[in-house]
Amino acid sequence: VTHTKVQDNNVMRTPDEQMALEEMSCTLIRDLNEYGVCVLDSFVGEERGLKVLEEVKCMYKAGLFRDGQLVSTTKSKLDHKHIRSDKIMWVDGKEQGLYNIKYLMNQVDAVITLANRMRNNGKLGQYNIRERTKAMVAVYEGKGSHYVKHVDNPNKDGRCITCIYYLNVNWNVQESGGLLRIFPDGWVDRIADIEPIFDRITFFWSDRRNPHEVQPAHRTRYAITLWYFDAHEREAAVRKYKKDCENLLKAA
Ligand SMILES: O=C(O)CCC(=O)Nc1cc2ccccc2cn1
Ligand SMILES: [Mn+2]
Repeated sequence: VTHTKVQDNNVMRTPDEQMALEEMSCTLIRDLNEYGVCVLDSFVGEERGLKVLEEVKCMYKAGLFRDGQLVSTTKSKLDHKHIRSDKIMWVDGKEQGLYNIKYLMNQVDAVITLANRMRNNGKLGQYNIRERTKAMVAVYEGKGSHYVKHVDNPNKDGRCITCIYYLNVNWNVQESGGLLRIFPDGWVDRIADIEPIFDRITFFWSDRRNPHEVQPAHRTRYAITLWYFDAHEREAAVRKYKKDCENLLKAA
């Protein structure tokens, strides 16, 4: 999988826009170091957010999404009554017509790049971020589909920050569910319930510190996820992967 270099693609910005980015990266560092989770609202603004949503809906209607994870409805595998929960599509942002998704990805990269620079006084969890995955666009069809409790990076594959951007206009959790529930470890009986509302972005450490689940959604639920890599952990993971392959080949 080719990863994307994280850099500030020096999109023309007004001083106010630059200041807003700097404020967001300070909040990101403070909240990640304090809670391991950070939630920012009105990330790209209503007008731009609606254009991103239109691009996602357009791709979805074009049938470009693939089935995501399989969820077995009951504990026993016998009945094989699985429900597909989310449908996903990977986007690198260079695709034709996905200009607003590309803009969103640039904005997230800019916030992470600024926070990464400020980390020098050991702020961004001692990570050094140079790469990220492509954007994983996910659509939960509202038939009670959900995502079981899991850790994104349980075994040091290099991913250090999970970033999820939500596109759900007028979302009401009481009616539609779809809550992201994070169980931050190290906190006694503390949970973070995050409503997947329009133009909200959530960042959290990808490792075992943040098991999380998506509760059943009863309305179509859109989200775009990016995972950022720590350079050192990623290099170690690739070296280990190569070593494991060599050993497998020798054993064969
Ligand atoms: O939509 C949300 O609020 C979060 C959903 C979520 O956790 N998605 C997700 C999706 C994944 C897809 C492939 C591999 C690992 C994955 C881990 N997490
Ligand atoms: Mn996850």
